[in-house]
Amino acid sequence: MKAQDKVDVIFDAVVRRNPGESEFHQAVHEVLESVVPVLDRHPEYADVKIIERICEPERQIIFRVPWEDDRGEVHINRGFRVEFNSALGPFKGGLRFHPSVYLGIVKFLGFEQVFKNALSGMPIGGGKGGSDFDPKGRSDREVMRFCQSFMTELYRHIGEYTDVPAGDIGVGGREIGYLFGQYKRITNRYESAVLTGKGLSYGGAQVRREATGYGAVFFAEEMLRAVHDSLEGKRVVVSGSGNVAIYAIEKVHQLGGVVVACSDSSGYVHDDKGIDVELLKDLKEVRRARIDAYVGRRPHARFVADRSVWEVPCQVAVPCATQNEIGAAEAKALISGNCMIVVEGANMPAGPEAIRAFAEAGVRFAPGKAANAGGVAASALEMQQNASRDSWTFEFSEQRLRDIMGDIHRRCYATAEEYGMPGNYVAGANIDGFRRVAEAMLAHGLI
Ligand SMILES: NC(=O)C1=CN([C@@H]2O[C@H](COP(=O)(O)OP(=O)(O)OC[C@H]3O[C@@H](n4cnc5c(N)ncnc54)[C@H](O)[C@@H]3O)[C@@H](O)[C@H]2O)C=CC1
Ligand SMILES: O=C(O)CCC(=O)C(=O)O
Repeated sequence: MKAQDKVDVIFDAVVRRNPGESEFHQAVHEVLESVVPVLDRHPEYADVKIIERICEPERQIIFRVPWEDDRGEVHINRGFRVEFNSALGPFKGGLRFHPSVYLGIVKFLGFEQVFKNALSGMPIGGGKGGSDFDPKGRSDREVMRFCQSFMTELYRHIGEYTDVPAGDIGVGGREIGYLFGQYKRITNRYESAVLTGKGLSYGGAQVRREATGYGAVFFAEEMLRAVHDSLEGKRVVVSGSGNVAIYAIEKVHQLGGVVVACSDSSGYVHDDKGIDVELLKDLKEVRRARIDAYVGRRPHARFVADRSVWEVPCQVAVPCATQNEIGAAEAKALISGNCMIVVEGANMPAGPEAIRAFAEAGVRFAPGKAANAGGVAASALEMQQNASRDSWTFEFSEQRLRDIMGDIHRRCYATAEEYGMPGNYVAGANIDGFRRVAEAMLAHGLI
């Protein structure tokens, strides 16, 4: 059977075995499409069913999370941890708290994480978890009670050498603190590297908070450098206004670009003088406000409710909100606004039609598993510092991050060339990440 036919059969089986999990199907399809030429060169992968094994999580945990709100009402949420692949190291990946979370989302994120972590060059496997709990509008005490209940089940599945969660949508420094406190209390172990994204006062690492956003912008810089250009003077749009978006905006400004718009799930703000990132931090990190509050303090800016931020023309687009936020219509708007590069700060924000449209229009596109790998790479650096009971300076940590992103870019670029698809970062990232995992799985035998 030809490699393409084999891959088609495997994909059909994935869809049949995982019904209704459209995001997972989408993520698998993108990777399988890219690895067909690898199978042609490495028939040994097919002989021991590496792809079929890669598409099946090693372990999936689903659990009940009961908690009580401030009025004494009891709520029941569902918790998940999908331990996808540990060929390269302990399972590693964030936790997402958002009402949309279900098994298919956790599996898509876990699957992406496997290849991302491989690309990072760090000794970490891939996993992901979360809950359909919505922290929006909840008091700190409610969030704490939820986190404590969540960890009361999760603790038995995680550990420095087993599975190391971190943050994602809805899980930031506050939540990681509560989760860590409960893990320590239940296990009676001060196991620093059981979670990453910790506060600096108890084992967190410099630059982890900034790393995903900074890393995506370092990747953008490398993409522009490859075509003898730079971020200097570029008009940039960033979607979202959470952890990844805020630090992407900060780094774009430091490197001479201007971010003119950003968003949240209620709409977007357009500020032609450049988004005031300190104001954004105050609104989002401290006050947890909606984004329309921005225009109260910057009256020349405008807030546009319930519309896509991608209608604002830009040369560089950095989607940092959520999956499938760029479909065919948004891609068309970006292309007609003369966008040059799209760099995924979020996980899978661009759908397949958008990726195809960018390729046809010559818009360079970097997939999240390469461009947003700075976050998890910095998490691995946090684990390294925890293991050696050390802490590095901000400057040293940022330089490590920059080197890692440069290295990921180089490998994606070179792999795409090696396989005859120059400039195709999707192929470069999928092939390089896949090969690393496949080689380790081959070495470990049939497990
Ligand atoms: N935090 C991290 O280190 C990493 C995060 N990511 C990805 O980056 C993206 C953003 O994550 P964080 O910034 O950590 O989360 P966050 O919770 O700090 O921020 C999420 C942002 O996205 C917006 N958003 C969420 N759902 C939305 C929707 N349906 N429509 C419009 N806006 C929406 C929120 O309003 C918020 O501004 C996610 O795709 C996440 O998986 C990827 C790598 C690492
Ligand atoms: O830092 C980590 O372990 C996970 C980051 C993450 O969830 C991601 O890369 O999507």
